Amino acid sequence: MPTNLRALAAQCCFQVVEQGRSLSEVLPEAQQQLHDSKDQALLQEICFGVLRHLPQLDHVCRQLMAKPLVKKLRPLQFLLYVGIYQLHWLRIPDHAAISETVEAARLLKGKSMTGLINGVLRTVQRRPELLQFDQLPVTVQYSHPGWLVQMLQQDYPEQWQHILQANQQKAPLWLRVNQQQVSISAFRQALTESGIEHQQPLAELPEAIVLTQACDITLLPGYHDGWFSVQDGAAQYAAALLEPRNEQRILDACCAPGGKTSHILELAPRARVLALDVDAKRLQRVHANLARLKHQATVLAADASEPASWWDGEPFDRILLDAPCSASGVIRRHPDIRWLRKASDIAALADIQAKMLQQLWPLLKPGGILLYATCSVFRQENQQQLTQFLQRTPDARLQPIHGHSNGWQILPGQQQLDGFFYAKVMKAVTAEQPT
Ligand SMILES: C[S@@+](CC[C@H](N)C(=O)[O-])C[C@H]1O[C@@H](n2cnc3c(N)ncnc32)[C@H](O)[C@@H]1O
Repeated sequence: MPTNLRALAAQCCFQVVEQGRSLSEVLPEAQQQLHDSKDQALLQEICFGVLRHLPQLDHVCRQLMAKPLVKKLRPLQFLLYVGIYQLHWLRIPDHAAISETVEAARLLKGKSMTGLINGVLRTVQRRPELLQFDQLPVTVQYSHPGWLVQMLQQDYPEQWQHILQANQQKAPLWLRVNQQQVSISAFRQALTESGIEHQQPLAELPEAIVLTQACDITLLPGYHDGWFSVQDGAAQYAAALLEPRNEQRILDACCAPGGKTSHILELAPRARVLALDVDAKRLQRVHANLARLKHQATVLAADASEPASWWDGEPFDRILLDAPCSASGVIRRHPDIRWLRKASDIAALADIQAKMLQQLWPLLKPGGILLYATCSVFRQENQQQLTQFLQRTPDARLQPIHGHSNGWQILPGQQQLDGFFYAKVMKAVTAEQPT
């Protein structure tokens, strides 16, 4: 890959949209080629922006080009999006945005295309009316694929536009204080002394802190001493809802990268936690996080839906099933998700989730709690999944959460949170006999 920032951005977006690679995989690879942290941040900003506004950027190009560039030249099509995004959404001086983008075209073997790219960008600069999207189809207005818009319209007839708008916003940076290492007041004081503006927005999540501005978290006070983790506020509800206690046997069935595992151990440091994930590579991050935060857990690479291959027969007091899901609640944080997922993925994921619920339920002690969580907003993965589970599981007793009696759906943007779903289910001490 070339080391021109715009060329890297075009390559990253091309790889996501046309090769189906995840941005969290391609972006760090590209960032490694840039040495300045400001350039790395700008690369991220441009990639996020292009993926967030893709149909709008494409609409602008269609007005100015007879047809999209042919297959061989597709990275250059993405370079055009990069150029237009900078002109309209970033505070980079126009002349620098245009000349850098044209230079990037040369590096992407598009020397013959530099005239076209220069022409398109100069026209966009002169004619801001090309970037009016209000009267266009909803897929362009809100920059989401049609299937996703339809699914949201079906699930949220009143709120779908609000959800789409929230997905277009930048997500705030949430931290969680590790109270095993530092008190909340001492950490806040250290932030204040370092000039880091922050708030503590939710009374029911005292260890949750939102920074006013994003920053390099490794430079914040206490990072290397394990004083805090980065975790959205919505995900921070999981550990408290699970009600972990010291000495309990707790299964975190899909644990990587370990955000909720470590939170459980912050609330109950002597709990006996088994942290499972099928992805051995992702488990490396669990080990690293546990070590930095100074927590102890048993970490195992295993398939949660096949307990016969790993369970020792001792039941669990608590099970957290933070299931693999569409991640449709965290699109504002991962703008590539909307282009990587397909409509057919949702039913396939719902089948996997149902199998996991089915297989893990027998491992829970009577009187124990299973917390089902997803970062999805789709009912098929959430309320419908729960309803079906309750129908086929006579000893499952759904517990209300903050007054929500059918699971708790948090929508993206609500109280600055990611979209998340929680269902808390207790196992009856004696199963009711069928009548
Ligand atoms: C939503 S993420 C978990 C996030 C994690 N709980 C946290 O808070 O950091 C879902 C995880 O499920 C894992 N996974 C997917 N299928 C699995 C399976 N069959 N058994 C165990 N883990 C699985 C994925 O590798 C992924 O790490």
